[in-house]
Amino acid sequence: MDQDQLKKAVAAAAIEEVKSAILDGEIIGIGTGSTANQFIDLLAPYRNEIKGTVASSEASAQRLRNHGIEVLDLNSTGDIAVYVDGADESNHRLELIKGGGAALTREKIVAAASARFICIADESKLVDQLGAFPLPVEVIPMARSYVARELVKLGGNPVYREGVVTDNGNIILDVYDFMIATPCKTEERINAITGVVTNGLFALRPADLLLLGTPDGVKRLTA
Ligand SMILES: O=C[C@H](O)[C@H](O)[C@H](O)COP(=O)(O)O
Repeated sequence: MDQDQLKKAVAAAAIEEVKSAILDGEIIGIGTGSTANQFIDLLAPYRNEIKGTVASSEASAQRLRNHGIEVLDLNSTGDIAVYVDGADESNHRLELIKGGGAALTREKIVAAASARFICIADESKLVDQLGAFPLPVEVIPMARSYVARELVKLGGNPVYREGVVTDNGNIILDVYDFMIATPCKTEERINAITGVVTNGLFALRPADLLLLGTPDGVKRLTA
């Protein structure tokens, strides 16, 4: 089974998880990336049943609209029943690194506003310790050099993601060589740097369920 098939399998499993919420008329939060795209495509047959979605990026919003699925403004929906999104890494406590597609800030907002967060990923994303994947940090453009120096003081090696502007008009620094032994503390510490919008650690609000695609089938992991 290749990675695409594993992603499709977890997306299908996520559809089963959210079906009752859809039929109950709940709002569904939608993530960003290649795994979330598979989920969006499998949602298409439910376009008439879905009351509405909130998207974590312009790209996902466009893909949803292309399928005829309504996309709502989070300011008009109140809290969301369930959020489905991919990840770049997950540990066994379902703390995540996200933001490989630069959508981390909106993803974190939608996750925070959601009662339940279902993460969907292929088995390559499960790790014992977070940090092999460079940690994305969204930064206000004028603070780029200052924030980079502060990240070096914390022991990281920040690299400017050339040519990338987030949906919020900001830039991304990817932090390499970062030992993330205590994800909650690291998330808070980086977010405390002036000029940082947020970082890609989802430890303060981890996933509630990880659907992991493996050649032996989809595994369900809870923290
Ligand atoms: O900013 C992007 C998101 O955090 C994605 O959810 C993450 O990068 C995983 O993407 P993919 O499913 O393409 O591996």
